[in-house]
Amino acid sequence: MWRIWRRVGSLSPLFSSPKSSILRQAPYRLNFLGILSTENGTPATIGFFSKEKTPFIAFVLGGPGSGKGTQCAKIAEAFGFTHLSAGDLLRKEISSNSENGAMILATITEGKIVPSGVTIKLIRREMESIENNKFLIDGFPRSEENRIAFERITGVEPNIVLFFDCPEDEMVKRVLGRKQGRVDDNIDTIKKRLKVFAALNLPVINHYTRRGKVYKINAVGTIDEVFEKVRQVFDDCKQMIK
Ligand SMILES: Nc1ncnc2c1ncn2[C@@H]1O[C@H](COP(=O)(O)OP(=O)(O)OP(=O)(O)O)[C@@H](O)[C@H]1O
Ligand SMILES: Nc1ccn([C@@H]2O[C@H](COP(=O)(O)O)[C@@H](O)[C@H]2O)c(=O)n1
Ligand SMILES: [Mg+2]
Repeated sequence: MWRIWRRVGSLSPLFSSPKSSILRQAPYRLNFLGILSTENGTPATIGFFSKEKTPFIAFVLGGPGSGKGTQCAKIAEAFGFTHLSAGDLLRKEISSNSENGAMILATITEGKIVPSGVTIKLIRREMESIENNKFLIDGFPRSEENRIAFERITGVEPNIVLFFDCPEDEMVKRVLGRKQGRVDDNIDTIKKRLKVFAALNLPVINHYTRRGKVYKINAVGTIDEVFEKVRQVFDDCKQMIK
């Protein structure tokens, strides 16, 4: 019922204002520190972005092995985006022996979702430390809980959402062929991740489809063939990317 995907080559004029990314202004809101700011007062920030510096955000979603990371690297190079992979940030946290490292490792090994507060803290730290106003957030949000927490904490929605649509058998083949030593690249965890994708991640994609933000890209084809479809999305969105 919700499959009214926005397709490459059929961009609508509705989809034109970067300001549409800012959540409808309530008379007041809490920022991430829990500080109340009012529209008529002098709110310095909306969430953790200042009004002037609200970045362009693309969420990049798709099942395990659909090619999110591969395509993000190419988008970053071609269009000057900063690529933040939630999975990479969590893996970095494991290797840095942080207090949450053991919990994150166990969660990833089980193919489950790390609590939103932990992941958002890592994303936020990166966004605040990088001087760019164009971000690809790869593999986030993975659940409605992730999405709602991000929007509540930052006060913004993504400008666009890329969804790499890939058949399960192709995703399994790609993950098993990846050979990067990831603890979750084994058939047992992949099966669990596919279930989690269907149960928790698809509702997020459906939500943003209803919001008119999803670009569904057929992820089957060579890396370059898929990138040509991605390129078309970003070329068409040039006006709204500052
Ligand atoms: N279009 C493609 N055709 C064939 N192989 C691909 C394609 N895109 C990516 N791959 C390969 O598939 C594997 C998975 O790709 P990638 O890591 O980009 O997926 P991902 O969506 O980020 O997965 P994950 O969610 O597990 O991090 C990699 O080995 C990559 O080189
Ligand atoms: N928002 C997220 C993103 C990832 N995870 C965990 O990391 C695993 C690997 O993520 P990739 O994006 O690199 O595939 C994923 O299966 C989750 O266990 C998460 O919890 N929350
Ligand atoms: Mg990845």
